[in-house]
Amino acid sequence: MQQKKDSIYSEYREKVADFVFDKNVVSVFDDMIRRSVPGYATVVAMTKVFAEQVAEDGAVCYDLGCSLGASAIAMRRGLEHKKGCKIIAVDNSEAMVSRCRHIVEQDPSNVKIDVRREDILDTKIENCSLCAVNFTLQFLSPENRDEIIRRIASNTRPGGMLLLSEKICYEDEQEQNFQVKMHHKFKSLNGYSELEISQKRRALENVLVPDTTKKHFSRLSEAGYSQFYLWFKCFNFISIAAVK
Ligand SMILES: C[S@@+](CC[C@H](N)C(=O)[O-])C[C@H]1O[C@@H](n2cnc3c(N)ncnc32)[C@H](O)[C@@H]1O
Ligand SMILES: O=C(O)C(=O)C[C@]1(C(=O)O)C=C[C@@H](O)C=C1
Repeated sequence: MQQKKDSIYSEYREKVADFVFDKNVVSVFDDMIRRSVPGYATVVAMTKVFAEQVAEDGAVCYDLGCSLGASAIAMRRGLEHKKGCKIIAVDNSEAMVSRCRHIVEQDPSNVKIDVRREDILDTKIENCSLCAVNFTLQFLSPENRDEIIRRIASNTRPGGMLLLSEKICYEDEQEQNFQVKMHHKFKSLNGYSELEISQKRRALENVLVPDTTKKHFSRLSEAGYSQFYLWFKCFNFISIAAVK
């Protein structure tokens, strides 16, 4: 994916507005997420492995909060040797969806990806074998998180899987400070200035509200997942595989 370098927060701003997935963010999104989320490329690439493992012929899979379709495309790679599978990829940002459709069209495959502009709170989940929710639940208001996870779980086939990747926070203040410091160091070594890091942090403050790993586990358990495993972790970012 050929994209512009992210310099959105490089100039000093008197007032930093709340972060939104608008045209400007979409135009640099691939570069932004790779330089901001430690392990992003690994988490996305492994979607193929999980898809190959859990999906059978005719499987219906979901990528909720698909952005530019990176997870859906990795998922597609794991479904290519099965028959009649399809992926439903959902995002509520018009700018994301229109670029995502273009990217998906450029990716030849026999696995259909249906890209929908929709709020994931309105997405009908049916007969789900694999659902990826990568770095998206964190943007939903806390009261909607239980509901969406419950809905995914109750419409997932026995043995089906949810891949949930998130930025997290820690109950222990010392650990919270340590992990955030390491995350900021990671961003700084990826070329972001102190100004960029602090302005983006302010922009995300009221928009991205992380949960603890414990909270994610209790939500998954209450939703009806029988197994949930922390399969990836780097600083304050995790990915969980939850099996129904
Ligand atoms: C950090 S990005 C996700 C990255 C993507 N999953 C990937 O692996 O590249 C979060 C995405 O969630 C979308 N989003 C946030 N809230 C949403 C909602 N309620 N319904 C649908 N999409 C939503 C945003 O538009 C954005 O594209
Ligand atoms: O830059 C940060 O600090 C982040 O939290 C990264 C993060 C995310 O986790 O979704 C935030 C917004 C953009 O979508 C890309 C990445």
